[in-house]
Amino acid sequence: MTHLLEIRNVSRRFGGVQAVGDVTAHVNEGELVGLIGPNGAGKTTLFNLISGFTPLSGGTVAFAGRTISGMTPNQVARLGISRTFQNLRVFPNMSVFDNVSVGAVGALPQGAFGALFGGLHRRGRDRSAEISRRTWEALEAVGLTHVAAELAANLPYGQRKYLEIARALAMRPRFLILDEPAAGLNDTETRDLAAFIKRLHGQGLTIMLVEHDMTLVMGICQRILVLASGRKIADGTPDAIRTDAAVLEAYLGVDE
Ligand SMILES: Nc1ncnc2c1ncn2[C@@H]1O[C@H](COP(=O)(O)OP(=O)(O)OP(=O)(O)O)[C@@H](O)[C@H]1O
Repeated sequence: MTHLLEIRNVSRRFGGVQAVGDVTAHVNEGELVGLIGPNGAGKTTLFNLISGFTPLSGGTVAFAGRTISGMTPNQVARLGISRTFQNLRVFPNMSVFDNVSVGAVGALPQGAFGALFGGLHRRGRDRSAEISRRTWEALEAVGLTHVAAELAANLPYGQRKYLEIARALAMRPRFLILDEPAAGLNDTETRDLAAFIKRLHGQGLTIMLVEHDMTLVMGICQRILVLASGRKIADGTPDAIRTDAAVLEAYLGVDE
């Protein structure tokens, strides 16, 4: 069986630091997979390697049977991999709607220039309508239609996190990567977010997330990959990971 995402012997070195070393892993279509590990374990670097933001030092990444290592982030995104970032990348002086439409624009074949200046032509109008449709659809999915016209800067932090997810959803991805979606959220917001991610997954989206909130990870993920010092040390169900000796050792003394 071909896995939706296939990571083979992937490595990334930054000077003397082996951020990711010889990691082999996969994600099946329709799975909800967690990626955990102590601080500096290489989780964000692995996400960057998958999504094209960081070039590999070794190994290959394939998506839907196609090698994607070496592609730019835009090329990877157009194939259906969409992501959010650990540090929010929201444009504060743009409206919520415009922030989200950036995702829709990025996913459509023609560049942003055509979207902005192609309005005089039918193709440009069709494209603008499609961008608008996808943007509203994503805002609806995260429950932010009522603040579409607000400046992103005016949203509370929790809503800005959903805004970033909406931008990723506006690309209509096949595979969604979430980097620490619960960071900075309180307990109630984290519970709501967990329910939201479960709902997205229930609608058929394949999801991989990095998260330090173990209740969230253990509560919603079907399978968990564990990194420590750039190496994969475990891959299993939440129950198996909870009692895995190597995982317990990696976390020993780490204040989570
Ligand atoms: N651009 C970079 N330049 C140099 N070193 C880097 C770079 N990116 C990551 N590293 C190093 O690679 C290692 C892995 O970092 P990474 O951010 O991937 O870990 P992480 O598991 O996501 O950590 P955290 O949970 O703290 O976010 C760390 O030692 C980090 O300092």
